[in-house]
Amino acid sequence: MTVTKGLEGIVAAKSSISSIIDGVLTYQGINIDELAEKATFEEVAYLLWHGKLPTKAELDGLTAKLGDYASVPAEVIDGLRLYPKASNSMAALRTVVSSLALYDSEANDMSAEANYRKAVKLQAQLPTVVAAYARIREGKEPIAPKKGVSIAHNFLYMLTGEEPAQVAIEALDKALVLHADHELNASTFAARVTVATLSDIYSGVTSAIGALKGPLHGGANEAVMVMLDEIGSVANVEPYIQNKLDNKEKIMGFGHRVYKNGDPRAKHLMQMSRQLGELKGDMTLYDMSIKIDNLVTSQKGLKPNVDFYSASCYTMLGIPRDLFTPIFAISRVSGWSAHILEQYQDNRLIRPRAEYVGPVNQHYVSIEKRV
Ligand SMILES: CC(=O)SCCNC(=O)CCNC(=O)[C@H](O)C(C)(C)COP(=O)(O)OP(=O)(O)OC[C@H]1O[C@@H](n2cnc3c(N)ncnc32)[C@H](O)[C@@H]1OP(=O)(O)O
Ligand SMILES: O=C([O-])CC(=O)C(=O)O
Repeated sequence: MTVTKGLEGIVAAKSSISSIIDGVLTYQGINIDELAEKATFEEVAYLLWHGKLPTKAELDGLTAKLGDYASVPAEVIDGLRLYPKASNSMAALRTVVSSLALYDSEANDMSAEANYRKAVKLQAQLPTVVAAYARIREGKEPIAPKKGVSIAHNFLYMLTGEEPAQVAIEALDKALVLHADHELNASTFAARVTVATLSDIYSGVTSAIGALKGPLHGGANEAVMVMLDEIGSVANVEPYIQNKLDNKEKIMGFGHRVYKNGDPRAKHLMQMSRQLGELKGDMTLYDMSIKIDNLVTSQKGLKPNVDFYSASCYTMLGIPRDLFTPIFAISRVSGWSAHILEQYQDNRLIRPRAEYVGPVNQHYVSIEKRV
């Protein structure tokens, strides 16, 4: 048996949703650079689910459905009120997504139509539950979603209760486009493993949220902000990072299993971080980030991944740092659900093997003889 630790380099599925070829990321063959500049997140979600960009009528239809499905059952919101206020926001999201299945009469209907509807429902409901939980834990009432506005707009509105600035809507929308899908990343793989047993889409997305939470995956964006807060000033970047490198500690937001010459999404977020800093008239976070980037790149040869500059962007948009990974989930649920639908279409149980390295030829010892 040959063991490939971490399944590095193993091709475990055929997929026509997104590709990483020679460091270039595409969704359905369209370069992410083009989508980041031109597409809205709703267009991207449609693209991932249907394999083509929507016509105006199709996009209007999807936007209407997202609006119709965005409300969350009152029982689910009441459940959020019972969670301890200090709960980890990804743990809360994982729990609430699992509970949404209990209130969906077609949760276990495995027809293609019902599964697609559930994908759209989950996409519509995740922003509502993230915003509702963020408000409830601050002792505020959740705000009902609006109809006819984008997910980025609705999320910022439900979070703050105020009409968001156009620049904030556009920045968040672009971040959602950039995070929507990424081939067979850990959370998508977790989703596919779960539904390959012919379990339901809610189970798949719950598994995916659990995988995304970890700091080696989506949880890194929050960890980057913890680091920026600890560093505190541009002057402190060099001693802080040098100390971490000397102690062989990982710098969050750097490195990638697949990209060795840089993550193509990072430059868009770097640019966004600079623009948001200029608008705010405070370049501290951007300047700190650039200095960290230069140091880590020159000393370790490691480039920033999608999680590095998103941290400063979200902070400059006024978003609390423990909502960064839930925002990743709000975007990635489009990709997770697209992969789940793809898995159902040509399913085979995912069940690899393990090389056994434990003891052999052992015997049962009765409890009184054990030491
Ligand atoms: C959306 C996403 O999920 S993107 C990834 C988000 N995660 C992070 O940013 C966390 C920090 N980064 C990492 O932990 C890793 O780079 C990962 C998990 C992303 C990729 O891991 P792997 O493909 O397993 O790479 P691996 O850990 O083997 O790294 C190779 C070498 O670079 C080092 N390295 C990798 N990333 C970092 C880092 N961020 N800081 C310092 N050193 C690093 C490793 O220690 C290892 O060194 P060694 O060969 O001396 O042992
Ligand atoms: O693909 C990966 O390994 C992790 C990642 O960058 C993502 O999920 O966007």
